[in-house]
Amino acid sequence: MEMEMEDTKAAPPPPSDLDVTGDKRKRDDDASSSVAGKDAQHPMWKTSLCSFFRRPAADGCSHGESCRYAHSEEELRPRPDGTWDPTSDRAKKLRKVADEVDEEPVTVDDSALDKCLVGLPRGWASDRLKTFLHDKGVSYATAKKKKGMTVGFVTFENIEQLKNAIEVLTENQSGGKEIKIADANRRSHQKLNTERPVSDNGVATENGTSVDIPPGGTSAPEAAISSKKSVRDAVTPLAHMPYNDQLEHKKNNIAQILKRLTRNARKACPTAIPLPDWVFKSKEIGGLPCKLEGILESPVINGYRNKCEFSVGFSLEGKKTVGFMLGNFREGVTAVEEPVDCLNVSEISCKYALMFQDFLQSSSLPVWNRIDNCGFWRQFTVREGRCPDAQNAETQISEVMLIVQVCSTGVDEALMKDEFDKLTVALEQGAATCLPPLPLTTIVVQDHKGISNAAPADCPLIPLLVPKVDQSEGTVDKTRIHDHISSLRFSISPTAFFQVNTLAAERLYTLAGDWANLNLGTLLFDVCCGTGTIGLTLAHRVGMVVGIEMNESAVSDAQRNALINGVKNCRFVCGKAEDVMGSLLTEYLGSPQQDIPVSEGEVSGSVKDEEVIDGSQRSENMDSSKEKNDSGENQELRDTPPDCPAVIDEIKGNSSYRVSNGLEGSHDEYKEPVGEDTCGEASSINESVDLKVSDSLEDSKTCHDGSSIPNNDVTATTACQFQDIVAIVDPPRVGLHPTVIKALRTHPRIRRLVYISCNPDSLVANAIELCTPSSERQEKNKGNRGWRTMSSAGLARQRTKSMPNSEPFVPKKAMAVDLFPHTSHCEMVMLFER
Ligand SMILES: C[S@@+](CC[C@H](N)C(=O)[O-])C[C@H]1O[C@@H](n2cnc3c(N)ncnc32)[C@H](O)[C@@H]1O
Repeated sequence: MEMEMEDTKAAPPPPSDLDVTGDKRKRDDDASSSVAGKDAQHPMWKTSLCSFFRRPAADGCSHGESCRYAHSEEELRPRPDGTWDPTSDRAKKLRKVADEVDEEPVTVDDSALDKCLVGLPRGWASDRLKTFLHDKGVSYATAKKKKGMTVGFVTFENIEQLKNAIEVLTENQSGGKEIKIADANRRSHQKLNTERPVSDNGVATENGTSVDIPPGGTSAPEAAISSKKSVRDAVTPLAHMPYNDQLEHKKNNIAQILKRLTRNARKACPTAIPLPDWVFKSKEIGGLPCKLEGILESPVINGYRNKCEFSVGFSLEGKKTVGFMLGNFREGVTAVEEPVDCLNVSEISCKYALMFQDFLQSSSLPVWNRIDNCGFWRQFTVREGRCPDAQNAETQISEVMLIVQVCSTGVDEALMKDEFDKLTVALEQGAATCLPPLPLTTIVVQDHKGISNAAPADCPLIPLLVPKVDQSEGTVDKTRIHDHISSLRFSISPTAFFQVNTLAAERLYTLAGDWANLNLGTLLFDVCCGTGTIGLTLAHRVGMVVGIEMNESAVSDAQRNALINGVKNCRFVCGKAEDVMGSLLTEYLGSPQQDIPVSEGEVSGSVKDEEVIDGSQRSENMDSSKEKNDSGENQELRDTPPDCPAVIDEIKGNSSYRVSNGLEGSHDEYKEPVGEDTCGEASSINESVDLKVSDSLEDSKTCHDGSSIPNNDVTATTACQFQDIVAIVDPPRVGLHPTVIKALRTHPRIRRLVYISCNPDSLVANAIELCTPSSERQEKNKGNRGWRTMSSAGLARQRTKSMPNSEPFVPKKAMAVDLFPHTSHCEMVMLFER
């Protein structure tokens, strides 16, 4: 799919600016007439026919000899690129000759009949594509299309069919959009398989046994790109550079992206309001919004990933393979290759991937077919935990969790169980027979029936190998492993986020804590807290931490982690930040308008232990506010404080958002991006809200995966005693929801905000909203009209117009932190103050 196939009708060359008619042309004429005498050698001199040339003689060109346009075919000169004015007889003649040459009978090799159609509506599946082709009178051999992609694969039976398709499709469009036709390469093994009969579910049958069909079925082509890229290039595209050059490259990229913040804030600043100082001063630092202090290198460069999500599929040679895809599925690449030479993957992960791959060769269940969305074995994830004080990321791996993703649809239960038993034995034996033996703590199956590999967090989990009871944690343990950051032990459940480079993450969190300028009078909001890593590692430096996280298992982990590390001044709230942020700010700090002052003599240090530690000390007031409504939602947080603009906006249904293109809420580099043009992460009031504040009156609560959450909840009872309110936000790639941004920006007591980002684009979009001065009178939010065609920065600018009048933040400093050596990804930290 690399090159688009040329339209057989030669397209006229793009008109030069001399070709346009009307006023512009007149201005050019005037200008040219004045220079013509002096500079008859202008490169475009007489390369276009004068429009007066075709008109009646009476309307002749008034420029006469000095006109820079040709007045006859003879006078016409070729353009600098060798082409002729497309309206000239010469150009028309050349096109005719070219068309005739095209008519010559040509011999085509079969693979030339495999094509990719680019620009199809994403919502179409194969059936819709076939109907479309049928309606247009396009004949073909096979047509395949997967929902969510703009590319479809069509194989034609002969050159006539192909020619007809080119003619019809490049003129007829799908939904008004142009369809391009590109070449696609058929995989070598697919040519051999074309005669196999195919059963309804896409599984070929050979002598009565079921056989996997490589993705794409019998003849779907593989995009040409896949055969040219190695897995090393696909996974670690910077591996060819020395590490110092990689760092320089990433820092420069981030600097370029940061400059967008300045440009956009300048554009978005209301005309009646003076530009902020930082925008003026940006000229002194090359357009940057603040100083980019540099890039922190990763303490470990190779084998640093503690989590690898291996795809399961077919290699280019047609072998069942566990590894990485060679490119983006949406571009039509489905080939999976072994993780050979991928410097970021640990040796242990490679060994487990190979073990699973060996097992698949004799499994009676098929591997997942990405084109037809059928099959059983889908994905294999290796998560590693390291011992405390690990200095060498690779050698100190002490725990391993293996997550096998399958799709159980239509599979016999007994057969499935039998396969799981065999798999457990294979992995356990494989680990034990390695030299030295590999750690193996737990194996869990994730049964995911959806199309994308990114399974929802509440996907059913089936434990195959359960770790031994860990008495120190006081619970019957489920599938979990442990890692260590800043001398704290972190319990990690299968679906909880944990930074993939633990040692570099430690540096990241330390930097964020330093920039947050914490003290014991600080109330720290840890927004998107995951397993509580940031809040817990900084808890000893603040009065109290309130963590917010939407993944229920991660919240359960965070509470467990507080308990096992003896940290008592943290509260973790389970809910989407956009649903709970406004209410939590009001709960702890009063409503934005109230701006409760801290009276003299009030505690400026840490909150008294008994007030925070013991959940049972929760005030009457708090308890009653936690009453649930009929739908089981927490009334306290569902009720809209009338004076909280962020929440009011959401109730109006304005919460749909897209901060950045093609992103989903995940930090993991290998995941396929999903839903490029959707407001995917939007959570509107119509969606069910997964909102639970753990009940401090109970000793524990049970999570969807069966594990219990120890209760370590602390409350807002005395929160207003805190003088210093800081937010550290660490959102997924898509960035923070606009409702969260609005809540943080409009609450005057938040003076400092540290933004940790794995995606500088979404950081810039969020920062535009945080830092652009608001106007005296807000425009009504137009509900992101036209968002599909807008850049993330453009959308953010649009939103600043409806930002309630509030003090903007000022970008103070930024630092890149390399968590992902050899890849183009990079984390960064940015400090905002006001
Ligand atoms: C980049 S991770 C950071 C986690 C944690 N700070 C850490 O470093 O381990 C982002 C986290 O945000 C959570 N998340 C994603 N969208 C969210 C939302 N709308 N509200 C709250 N949490 C969200 C994810 O589940 C994930 O745990």
